[in-house]
Amino acid sequence: MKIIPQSPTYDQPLIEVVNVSKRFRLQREYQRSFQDLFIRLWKRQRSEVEYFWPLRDISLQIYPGDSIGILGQNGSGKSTLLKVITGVLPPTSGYVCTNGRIASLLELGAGFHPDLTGRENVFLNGSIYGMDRATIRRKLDQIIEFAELGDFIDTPVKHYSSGMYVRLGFSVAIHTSPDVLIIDEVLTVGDQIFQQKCLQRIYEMKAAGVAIVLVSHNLEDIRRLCDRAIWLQNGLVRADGPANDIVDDYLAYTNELYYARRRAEQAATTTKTQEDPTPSEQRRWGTHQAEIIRVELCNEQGKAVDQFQQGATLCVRIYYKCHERILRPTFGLAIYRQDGTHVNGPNSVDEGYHIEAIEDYGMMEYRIDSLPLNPGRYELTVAIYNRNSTIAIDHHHRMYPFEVLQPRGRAEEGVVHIPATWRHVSSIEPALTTEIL
Ligand SMILES: Nc1ncnc2c1ncn2[C@@H]1O[C@H](COP(=O)(O)OP(=O)(O)OP(=O)(O)O)[C@@H](O)[C@H]1O
Repeated sequence: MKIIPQSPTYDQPLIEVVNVSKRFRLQREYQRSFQDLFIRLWKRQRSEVEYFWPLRDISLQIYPGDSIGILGQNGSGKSTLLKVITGVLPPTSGYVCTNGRIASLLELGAGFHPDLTGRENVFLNGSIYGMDRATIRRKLDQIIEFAELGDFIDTPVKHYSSGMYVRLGFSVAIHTSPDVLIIDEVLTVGDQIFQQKCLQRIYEMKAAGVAIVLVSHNLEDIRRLCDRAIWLQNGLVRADGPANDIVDDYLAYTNELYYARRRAEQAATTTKTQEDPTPSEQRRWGTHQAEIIRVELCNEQGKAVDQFQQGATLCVRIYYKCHERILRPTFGLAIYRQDGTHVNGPNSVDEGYHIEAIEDYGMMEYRIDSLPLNPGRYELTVAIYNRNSTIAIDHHHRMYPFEVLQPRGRAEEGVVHIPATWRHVSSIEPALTTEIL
């Protein structure tokens, strides 16, 4: 790696990655038994070596004030790229020029000595970052205060919890007055309150012109913190552009993969059900006096789809076949977010829709005129129960996936978007209010 020791200027990149490739050696041991080993030695066979390229011909430039998110699936090469940028790993070919001070939040506290106290490690770690003793001494109180270690600062770090360790590592890194902050999923570190504090500090540093390079699976963090995003796939740059656009494209791609897998699973379940009359035990249960034979999620035009825009119509059609006449049934459904959050669970009877009886074939429709769900993946449960909802006749648990799409340019957190309006009043009479803070 080439390091050019100059102070950064705005027309000069802080980091320049030029045609970088990285090769790892994969060593496979095929001998499984003493006999195999003996045969290999006798035949003078060497264990087979394979090479593998987690990064291929990557070039990028990072300028002062840039904020770049790096995203991609597991194993796509994100962490390897950060390690090459920070000099933890040498590139196999190509080179990296760095120009300015880099604070790496990759392996926080990795340079700590376990027998030294937190305070002593601040000096040790600070000097690894290139700070002189006088500067460290000047910043010591701020570092200790940010890490919130209290009296533990004079305890050897081997007695720290992993959270305390990381807090101190984070605090030292951000107090090094860096030009570039390199972050690998660090926002998942520590407790919720500390995470918020770290995020706030990262925002402040960004606002002060510190360049940010963030690897994260949390795409909302990338949207919020980064102006530009780079999508890595199999060690190659698949896309590079405005963060919102790249996150949208990446989400569309991963959703397509997800639905393809779900469709394959469902096809396998259907085949299994045909071969084996026992229904899928975990996802479906009930007396089966009536059976749900088809479920459609339809759009405004009545077309069965599995993607819906927020605010659009979603109409669920539950087709059933009765093996006997069923008096006063209850139709129910429930929406779950993919992480298991239960969003709602209405049923026909509670909502005052009474059916005297069902028999033969029929269809029940549940219509949402304006879908309030925030973008994400969801799963739908549908069911037929008896009158009091105490006996399941046919319950299909979270069997129907669908996706709510992100309206361009809006990224709200939480499960639902509640339509509402904002109103600002620029000046009010002091007499109309009472200060409570
Ligand atoms: N030291 C190593 N030796 C061999 N292979 C490695 C080594 N380090 C990483 N790899 C492999 O290189 C590939 C890229 O790994 P990397 O950690 O960069 O991916 P990533 O995109 O950060 O993944 P994740 O999202 O899971 O963190 C993976 O297949 C990984 O198994």
